[in-house]
Amino acid sequence: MLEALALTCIKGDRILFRDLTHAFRPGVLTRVAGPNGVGKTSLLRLLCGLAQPDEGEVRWQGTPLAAQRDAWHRAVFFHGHLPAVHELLSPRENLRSLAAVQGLPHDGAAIDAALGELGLARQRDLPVRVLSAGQRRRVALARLVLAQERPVWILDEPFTALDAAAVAALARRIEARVRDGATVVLTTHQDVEFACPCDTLEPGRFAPRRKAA
Ligand SMILES: Nc1ncnc2c1ncn2[C@@H]1O[C@H](COP(=O)(O)OP(=O)(O)OP(=O)(O)O)[C@@H](O)[C@H]1O
Repeated sequence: MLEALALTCIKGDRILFRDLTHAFRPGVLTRVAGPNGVGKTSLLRLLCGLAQPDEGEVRWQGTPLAAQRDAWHRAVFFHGHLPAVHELLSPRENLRSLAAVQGLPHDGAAIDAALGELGLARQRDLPVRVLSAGQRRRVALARLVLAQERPVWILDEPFTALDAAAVAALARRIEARVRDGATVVLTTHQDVEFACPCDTLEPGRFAPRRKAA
């Protein structure tokens, strides 16, 4: 199980959240919710181990992430909110290098199948700079097809720029992964319904109250 234990996150002179404790249970989708700037992305980065908390720790299967970096790297799949794709490379080239960096399958057949599932078969050899915003997002999201075996998915705004059909298809993919027993943590400002066990975590509820002037 993935656990946040008494996390404190400070940015500049502001405490975003303090003493945030939460168990992210397998087979449950946790939606990290709240308005812009409340600390959702900051929390996701702590959960991934991409940033360190000012206090507290994140544990996976009872062990701090820092004590099992390689095992954690093999267990987690992180989708950041920016489409981490290179403009001059094609979807095929982008997906192959992204998948390789994240330790995901990246042979030609797997790459083409993933791009096909995301509706990018015809665009797979074009430079990404000519693709639409939604198609660029799909290139990065194609990694989800390759990350089917990962027990933890952490997804920051995965629905951004997708059309209605793609939002529905992605929601179904996420639900299936949750029903399969994965731990999924995501943020979205979109009103997406999920037919699987769901939980909500609001980092803003762990923010210190501001004193009245
Ligand atoms: N180095 C920094 N110095 C000061 N403030 C910072 C710094 N880095 C981040 N912040 C602030 O931390 C806050 C939390 O940012 P974060 O990206 O986690 O928010 P979010 O809840 O994901 O927002 P959004 O819904 O807009 O994606 C923001 O108000 C941001 O301006």
